[in-house]
Amino acid sequence: MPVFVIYNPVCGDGTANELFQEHVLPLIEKSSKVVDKIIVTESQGHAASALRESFAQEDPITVVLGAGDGTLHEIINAPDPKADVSFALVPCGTANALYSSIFPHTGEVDHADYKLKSVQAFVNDRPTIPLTLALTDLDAPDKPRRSVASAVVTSTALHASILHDSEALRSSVPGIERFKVAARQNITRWYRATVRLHPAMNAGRVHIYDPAEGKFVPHPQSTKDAPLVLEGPFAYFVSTVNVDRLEPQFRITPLQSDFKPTEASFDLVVVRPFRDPSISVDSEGTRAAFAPKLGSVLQAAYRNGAHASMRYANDGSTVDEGNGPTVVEYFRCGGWEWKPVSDQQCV
Ligand SMILES: Nc1ncnc2c1ncn2[C@@H]1O[C@H](COP(=O)(O)OP(=O)(O)OP(=O)(O)O)[C@@H](O)[C@H]1O
Repeated sequence: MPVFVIYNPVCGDGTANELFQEHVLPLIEKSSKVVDKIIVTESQGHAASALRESFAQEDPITVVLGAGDGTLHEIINAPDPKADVSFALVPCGTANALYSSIFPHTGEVDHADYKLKSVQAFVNDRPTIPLTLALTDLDAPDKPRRSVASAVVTSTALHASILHDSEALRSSVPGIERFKVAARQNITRWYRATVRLHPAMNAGRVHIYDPAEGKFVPHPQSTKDAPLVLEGPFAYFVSTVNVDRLEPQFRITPLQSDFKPTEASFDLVVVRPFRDPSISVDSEGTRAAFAPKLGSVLQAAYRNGAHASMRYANDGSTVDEGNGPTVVEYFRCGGWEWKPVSDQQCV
């Protein structure tokens, strides 16, 4: 099977070249595997365009990929649905969500030993793990309709704003700190939309995590015949496939690994401010009052995904126990539709 080595020399802390020369390539050379081509990416989109030539071949290929989730995303969206690609991942990006979900680690993640786990598995012919791909149709006014495949995350609301704004901070705020800066810039925004959730194929109904039971249960309003409708405003809306975390310690969808899905489905984490018993109107004041509560949800995700069980007390404060409404609605579903109110994505 042809083997391509691709790495992005500028992603993460910019050390991919050193890591490949000193560790990755020597490890492959010592094995029975033969590298057919080495591609050092020169610009955005280069990894996908370089591989597209090889997609013309019918053979399956292996890509040893030294990059982050962004370059992986570009390759997955290189247009050839027949392509049969296996990856050996080397986590060189900033967040490395997929790698750190497959190889969770609470200690130092900058060690070469830790970064070589997937390549070790490849050279030792260990079995591959199939990935679930989420397909999103984007249909915005005045823009051509398009489809995007994702192997990690699809989001709207705060998380999408963080990804958008953190790109501009890439050079000024290195590392995962830039996601925190972008979060602070956007945390008082709410988003108006109507959401429809569809069940996974075999589940029949949309499921929701019940912290009292400690498991997913069918959502009481979900039926086999109609989607489950959620009205906004929304503060947070993140769905993942394959991953239980978006950074090494940020376990935003912890049930992806605690209760592994048995079929292709999304884990969806939603925060709707009107579930807070102390909030009933959308105003500048209530958004400011809600921001620290959303902040505490994100902090709890760093505490091994503790946000999945957070609840409101009667006064609207957030607590780890009790029987008030859950702060987060944690769904497992087969698909979702996000329809912005009045064609405005953000309010
Ligand atoms: N030589 C290059 N110069 C500039 N940008 C590049 C180059 N090579 C690749 N890129 C682009 O860099 C972007 C970010 O890359 P990547 O996802 O690998 O790392 P990251 O964003 O640091 O990590 P993560 O996605 O894990 O947060 C991608 O859009 C990719 O196309």
